[in-house]
Amino acid sequence: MPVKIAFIGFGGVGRALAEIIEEKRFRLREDYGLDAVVVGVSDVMKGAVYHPDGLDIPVLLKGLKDHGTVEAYPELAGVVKGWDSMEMIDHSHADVIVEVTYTNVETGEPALTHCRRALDQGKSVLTTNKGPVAHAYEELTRKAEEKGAFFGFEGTVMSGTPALRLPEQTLAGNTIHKIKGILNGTTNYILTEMERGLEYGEALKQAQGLGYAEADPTSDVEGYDVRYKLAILSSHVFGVALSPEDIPCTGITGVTASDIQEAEKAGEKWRLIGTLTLDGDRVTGIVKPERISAHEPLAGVSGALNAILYDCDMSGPIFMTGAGAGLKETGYALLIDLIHYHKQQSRIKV
Ligand SMILES: NC(=O)C1=CN([C@@H]2O[C@H](COP(=O)(O)OP(=O)(O)OC[C@H]3O[C@@H](n4cnc5c(N)ncnc54)[C@H](OP(=O)(O)O)[C@@H]3O)[C@@H](O)[C@H]2O)C=CC1
Ligand SMILES: N[C@@H](CC=O)C(=O)O
Repeated sequence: MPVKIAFIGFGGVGRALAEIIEEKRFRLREDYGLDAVVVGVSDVMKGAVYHPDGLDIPVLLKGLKDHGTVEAYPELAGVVKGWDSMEMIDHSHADVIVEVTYTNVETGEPALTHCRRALDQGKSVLTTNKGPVAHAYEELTRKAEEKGAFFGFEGTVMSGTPALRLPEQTLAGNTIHKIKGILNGTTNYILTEMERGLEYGEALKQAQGLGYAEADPTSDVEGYDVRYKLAILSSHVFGVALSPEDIPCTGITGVTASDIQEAEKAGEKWRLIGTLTLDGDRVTGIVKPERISAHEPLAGVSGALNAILYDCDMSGPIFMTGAGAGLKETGYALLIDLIHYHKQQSRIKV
């Protein structure tokens, strides 16, 4: 049975997943027996289109590229256009809703409502949107379980680098007391470009052009994005809900070119670091720029790369580095979730 997918939001990450599904169609069938079909897209400015039997991805993407709207899709029998996000969730026969609207760092909306609505109907949800996961981890994971649905959010922390499945699956059995990392691609890109002499404003513009930054980059440069990621890690790894507002947070806007040059002269680097510490059943977190020795592993992490260190009681410190942002990389994170969704469904059906 094909897995029917509908996108809510069709910006860079949504389109990247659609391209990956098209590119990997044969491998997904051969290796996992997964036949992924995109049945719908609903986006504010790019319009909406739905067909219960599936949309042709190259035709969909070409129409969007040439005309700026997915509603350029041919008027075939059965095609419906113009549904808003709620109509797509309610009326489409999608098995999986891919929620890839912008991250709202204050309320998590409208993504939180999209996730609730889909899960309430027993539809599975895959998202890279940090808002709903940081605000309502417990509620949404419980709802998914009650409804027999799947809730996947690997891409919310470190994009396509499996920062959430690593502690959950590969490091199973360890007790992790501390997590520390560089968890924002945009700010790490800015800081390393500034080391090379680029001005802050130009480096930010480049990060935006490369698809790393949030729709409102204040979230990146003021550290709010990292605060969200720490809240997700606290729930997922420690099982302790930590409100983003309870994490003291300083971004990189106060780090000047001369601060960076001074650090360089002393053999040091500035990095925006997020830290979580578990003490008994209490978790504390902090986000702040730190001046660290150039010999520390985190100092060697450049550009949009991120890194995370899990302090484990049995395996010792485990350090992982990889993409922290990027359209293809984040689309890939959704693919990881899609494959896991499919494996779970296949087990249920057996
Ligand atoms: N880019 C990256 O490297 C990473 C991104 N993420 C997260 O993934 C998500 C998507 O990122 P990205 O694709 O880069 O962001 P974009 O800003 O490119 O895309 C978001 C899309 O959502 C659409 N949208 C906004 N509100 C609604 C709504 N109510 N209903 C339907 N569509 C809506 C926007 O529409 P329009 O523009 O047409 O108004 C836009 O097309 C974000 O939450 C981001 O935080 C996570 C990890 C990495
Ligand atoms: N804007 C974010 C995207 C990924 O979460 C970043 O730069 O890390």
